[in-house]
Amino acid sequence: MIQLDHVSKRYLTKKALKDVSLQIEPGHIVGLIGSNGSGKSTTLKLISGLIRPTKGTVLVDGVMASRKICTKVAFLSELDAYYSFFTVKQTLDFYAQTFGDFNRAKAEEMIDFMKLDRNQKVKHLSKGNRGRLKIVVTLSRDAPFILMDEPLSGLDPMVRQSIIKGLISFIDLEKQTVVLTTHELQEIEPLLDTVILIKNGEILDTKSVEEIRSKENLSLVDWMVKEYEQ
Ligand SMILES: Nc1ncnc2c1ncn2[C@@H]1O[C@H](COP(=O)(O)OP(=O)(O)OP(=O)(O)O)[C@@H](O)[C@H]1O
Repeated sequence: MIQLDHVSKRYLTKKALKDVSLQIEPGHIVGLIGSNGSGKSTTLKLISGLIRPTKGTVLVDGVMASRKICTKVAFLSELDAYYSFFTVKQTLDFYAQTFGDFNRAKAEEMIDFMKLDRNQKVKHLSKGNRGRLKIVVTLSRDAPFILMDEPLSGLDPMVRQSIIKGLISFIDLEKQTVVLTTHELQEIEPLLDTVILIKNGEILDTKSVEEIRSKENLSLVDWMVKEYEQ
């Protein structure tokens, strides 16, 4: 379980998160949604132990999140985090050496699924294929928690669809929990079971996507707009 208890995060003078408390139960695909600068990336970085809260506690399976939590948490950041001179295959080798939970068979299957050329250098990949490679190396880890910051950002509709299909096919919700941020609400909606709405560093609401659709009869985009306007 992921647990944030009265968490605040301040960057110099900017308060990015204000007294946030939330719980994410295992086996869910959760979307962290909100406008630009609302605190989504900050929340993921706190859970992955890359940054520390100014106040409050962040627990992952009962353990305080620090850099050591990377053994439990696979984090896809917004930035490209590879050596550009590696080939696709060398990138997989690197991940296999770095993470004990790296599932090479799954990685090879995903490389074929994403139609990536193993011998191509990362620096020669298109942006879309770099996005696909990021998904491959993140989802190939049999980590209990998968965090993805904007996995669809800047990618064309075909790449976005292939990534969404990859997410559906290669996540094992019996053993894994996924938290992702996105502005592509329409495309990601079918994938999510819960959304956490964040505005100006505060949690506005946490809701099941099914409830938004069936009880409120709203799409995720319309629900977010409605909640933001209140
Ligand atoms: N390293 C930093 N130093 C100073 N301010 C920062 C830093 N990182 C983020 N912020 C600020 O904290 C606030 C929250 O940023 P964050 O990146 O978490 O938002 P976000 O919801 O992920 O935004 P976006 O949708 O644009 O990616 C913003 O006002 C941002 O400018």
